[in-house]
Amino acid sequence: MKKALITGITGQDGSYLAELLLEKGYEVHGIKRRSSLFNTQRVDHIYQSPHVEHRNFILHYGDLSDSSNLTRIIQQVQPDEVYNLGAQSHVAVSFESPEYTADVDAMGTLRLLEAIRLLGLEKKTRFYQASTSELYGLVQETPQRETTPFYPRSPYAVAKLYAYWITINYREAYGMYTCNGILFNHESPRRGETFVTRKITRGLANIAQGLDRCLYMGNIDALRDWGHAKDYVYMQWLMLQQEKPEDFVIATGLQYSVRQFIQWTAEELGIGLRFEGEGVDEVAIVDSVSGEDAPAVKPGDVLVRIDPKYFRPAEVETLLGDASKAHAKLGWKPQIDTRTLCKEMAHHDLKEAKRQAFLKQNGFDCAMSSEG
Ligand SMILES: C[C@H]1O[C@H](OP(=O)(O)OP(=O)(O)OC[C@H]2O[C@@H](n3cnc4c(=O)[nH]c(N)nc43)[C@H](O)[C@@H]2O)[C@@H](O)[C@@H](O)C1=O
Repeated sequence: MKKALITGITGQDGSYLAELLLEKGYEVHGIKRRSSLFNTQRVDHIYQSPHVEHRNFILHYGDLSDSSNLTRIIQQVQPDEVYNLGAQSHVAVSFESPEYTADVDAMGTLRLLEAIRLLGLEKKTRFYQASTSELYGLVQETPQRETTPFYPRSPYAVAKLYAYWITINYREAYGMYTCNGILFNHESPRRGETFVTRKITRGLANIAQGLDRCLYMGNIDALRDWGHAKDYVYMQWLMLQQEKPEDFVIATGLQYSVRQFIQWTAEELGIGLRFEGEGVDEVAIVDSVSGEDAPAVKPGDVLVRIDPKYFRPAEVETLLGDASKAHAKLGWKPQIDTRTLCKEMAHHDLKEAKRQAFLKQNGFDCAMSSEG
């Protein structure tokens, strides 16, 4: 039975990857940060109590900022595969906590690689690094592929640039099987609430159900290549099953604006929207309402406004990936397109908003937030 260790197992990708590896018969170990609150909602359905015999899903307390703890966990688990998905992954937050971001995202990667090496596991343990399209930042070529020069635009991207190169360095210096998946944005109903797609689906579903009035957004002109996280974690696994370690771009090859994602989400809720005005004065106004999913919305309502507090000090305006290497060498192609992804997310969040609205009508108070 193969053993995998996943950092960031409580996150979107970690939870999908854990499901995939369990299906494939792995013993899955995950590292989760200690917190006074439970933060395991995304893996609760696969959780096994420590008292179950022959467990194949095991969580360890740990932190990418603590090398002694990482070394101890790796020594104990002796993993065949390590997936480094843990990170401070919010680009806007990285401008507010640049040092923490560097420590976890850059140094955390080094700590893991060094632990594998010092424990003498460099021939046994394969290593996947969650690299990112944010490395391309101020894009030097379109579409972006494995050979496109990087130009990071945030403390997050700069930290991930270090992680990208240290992963390659350990491959070249020590002959370790290490690789980078350069993943473009990937989303799902499990996406964190402060990333733009989820903020939109959750925000508009809440408005539709009368739990909120208006959604405040940043730069809605930004263009992204959005895929489904489920498709992308399969590729993470595939990258570690090859003869030779290599780096791959993972993307859909299509890009859309944040504004388009708002429009699609509204459509799913039966709301026709039109955008008016420019820059910080742009608003989205309700044109029509159909169906029964948006009882709290009427024509003329302003559903979306711009709040400059969500602008980033340096923005990544456009990202578009070319995953033809992954297609040619690994036969990988995304199965779920962006429009279908949006539909799944919108209906997931609508269901939750309906549940919250029901609770509210019946006297239970619920706090909603669309910060992010
Ligand atoms: C691949 C990459 O993918 C993600 O990074 P991201 O692209 O920054 O993701 P996001 O969903 O926060 O923003 C997407 C775009 O949307 C714009 N935008 C407008 N208005 C709001 C807004 O109100 N909130 C947010 N969050 N973004 C907004 C924002 O300015 C940006 O242009 C992370 O997983 C990262 O870890 C990663 O590696």
